[in-house]
Amino acid sequence: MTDQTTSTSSAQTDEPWDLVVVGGGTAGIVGAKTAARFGARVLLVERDRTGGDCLWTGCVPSKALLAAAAAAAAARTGGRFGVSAGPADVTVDFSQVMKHVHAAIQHIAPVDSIETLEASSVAVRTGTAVFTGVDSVEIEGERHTFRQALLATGAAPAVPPIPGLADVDYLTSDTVWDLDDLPAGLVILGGGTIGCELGQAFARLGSTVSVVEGAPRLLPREDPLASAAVAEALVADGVEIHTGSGVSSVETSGPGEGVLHLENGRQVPFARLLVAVGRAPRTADLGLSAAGVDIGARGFVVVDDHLRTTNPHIWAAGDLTGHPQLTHAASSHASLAVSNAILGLRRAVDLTALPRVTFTSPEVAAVGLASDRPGPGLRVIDWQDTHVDRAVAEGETSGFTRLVVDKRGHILGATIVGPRAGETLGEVTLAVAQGLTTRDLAGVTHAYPTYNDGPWNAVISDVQALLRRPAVQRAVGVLARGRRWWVGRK
Ligand SMILES: Cc1cc2nc3c(=O)[nH]c(=O)nc-3n(C[C@H](O)[C@H](O)[C@H](O)COP(=O)(O)OP(=O)(O)OC[C@H]3O[C@@H](n4cnc5c(N)ncnc54)[C@H](O)[C@@H]3O)c2cc1C
Ligand SMILES: NC(=O)c1ccc[n+]([C@@H]2O[C@H](COP(=O)([O-])OP(=O)(O)OC[C@H]3O[C@@H](n4cnc5c(N)ncnc54)[C@H](O)[C@@H]3O)[C@@H](O)[C@H]2O)c1
Repeated sequence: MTDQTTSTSSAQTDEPWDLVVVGGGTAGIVGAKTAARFGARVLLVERDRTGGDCLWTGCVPSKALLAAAAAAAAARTGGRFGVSAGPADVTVDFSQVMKHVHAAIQHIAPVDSIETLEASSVAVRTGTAVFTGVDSVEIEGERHTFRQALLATGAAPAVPPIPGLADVDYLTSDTVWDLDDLPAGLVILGGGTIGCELGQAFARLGSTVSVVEGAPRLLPREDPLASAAVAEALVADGVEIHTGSGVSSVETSGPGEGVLHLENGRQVPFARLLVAVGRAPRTADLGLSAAGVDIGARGFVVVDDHLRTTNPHIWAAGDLTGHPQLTHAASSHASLAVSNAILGLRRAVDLTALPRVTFTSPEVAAVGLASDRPGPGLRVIDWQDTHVDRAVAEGETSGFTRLVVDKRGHILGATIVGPRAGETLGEVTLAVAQGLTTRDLAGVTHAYPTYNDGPWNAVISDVQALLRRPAVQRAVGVLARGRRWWVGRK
């Protein structure tokens, strides 16, 4: 618990709230503020700190750590530009790094604070909410009734049932931000987004890092070319990668230390272990059965396309629903759920153009249809960063753009790998969302030289391929000959 105080403003326990929001992370805050803007009487309950995982233990600290790590990497590799800070000259003061991380959190925290929520006409209670019926909730002994509720309790690091793991003082994405000293050796269990981002960050800051991923490759949900680019970058940063083998047991040998025994017989010793194998929904002890809210086979709260749970008065958004566990999904889904709840709209979740970015170097950004598995009748257009002038100028040419398009050139999906791929993805996300074609994007002049040249050149190459079709060539020939005759007729 923090020193955030419990608000008593506009609290009434006798009159039902229009909306009770359980959880004060991204989904809860956006849901509560949106409902208040619609004129609803809203109560938000948060048991810990408003701001949730994104602010305190997720997006913000991880990107701040990656920024420090990128500075270290740039200092070490400046030699290729003739800028000499030799690898041995680069020192990292981990306490300063963590100061930067916590300063970034503190800078953003006021936006998500209780004070800001109250200023937006949301009443706030600090405490744990437990449903006691289909329209009632208890908060630290205080009973409240509601007309509708939004569940937004998020997810927490999952811990796999590996023999011996419970005996280890392992780290998770909840606790890693409390480290005072840089771990000399760090093994990360899980080579997904957290494993790759934090693995690269700690390696660049000076830890000896190994990543152990059960699937055959890192970032198994991404295009295999993207996985390969990230694996190559991690190896270049000194990370040891073990893929394709689960862990059969964990042996502890000292405080935080031990050995992972892999199913393939290998042993991976660790000074500290970080468990990053996914995030499990926080649904325990919420009283969901009293509320008539069902949980699905994978533990997520069951919602329909409109984000309504099995209790027609209770809605859910964010990490606990089984939708992609991303801040921008949590916020847009919370807004959607609340406009359905408060205004009676019938807006439905659409994941077609939901973007995702892994903030490694190179970044991996993707949206829409998988670029490695285009369906029948679809084409893949590739463009390498070796032909993107900005990438060449910056010596960062390992990246690429892959677009998935249909017969008529509609852009249906993309994977972009490289510096600032997350930013570059914005335009392609718009194209997927709005049903734009390669011709639409090719016809827009892009500033030179930017990393947007990757997707731009990709769509131009597609349009040029269309122009090379015999029928189009014939038509162009007719036009050119007609024009020659017209210009030279005198
Ligand atoms: C290391 C890391 C990096 C990440 N980086 C990114 C990124 O770069 N980009 C991105 O889009 N996503 C990122 N994510 C994911 C992102 O953090 C989550 O998708 C997002 O925080 C989900 O928001 P939420 O509101 O669903 O849940 P949360 O933010 O988890 O909020 C839930 C809140 O509910 C509270 N709560 C739980 N139970 C109760 C109860 N019974 N009563 C009252 N309160 C309760 C909790 O204390 C918590 O504050 C990252 C996650 C991690 C772990
Ligand atoms: N940049 C971002 O947007 C960002 C960054 C970090 C986290 N997140 C969110 O947080 C979620 C959780 O991150 P995460 O990295 O924990 O989950 P993840 O699902 O991205 O990756 C977990 C990885 O662990 C592997 N794994 C599972 N069990 C294992 C085992 N027993 N042994 C070895 N490997 C095992 C999986 O194959 C998977 O590759 C992400 O899915 C994402 O939604 C987003």
